[in-house]
Amino acid sequence: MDVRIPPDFDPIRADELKSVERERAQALQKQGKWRHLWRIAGQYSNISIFDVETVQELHDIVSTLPLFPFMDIAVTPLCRHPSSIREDDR
Ligand SMILES: O=C(O)C[C@H]1C=CC(=O)O1
Repeated sequence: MDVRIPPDFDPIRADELKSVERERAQALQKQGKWRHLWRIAGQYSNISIFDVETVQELHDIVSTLPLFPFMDIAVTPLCRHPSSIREDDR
């Protein structure tokens, strides 16, 4: 996810959106839906791993994120690697 807030966007509104985004991201992590959230060093971008049942569920999650209107999102489907030793990877 690359976040692209326009430079002329109201900074107070941007901070509000970031705050609500953080609450949502942390709630989804606690639910186990947002398994990993990593900052890409030097960029306002992240690499995330979601654990969802369907593509529709993923779409519903990301498209309702508060910062969604300002994000470019690329999705790469992943499945379990046969050599993985992590039993909870699926
Ligand atoms: O900061 C970001 O990468 C965008 C977004 C994803 C989680 C969150 O709290 O904000």
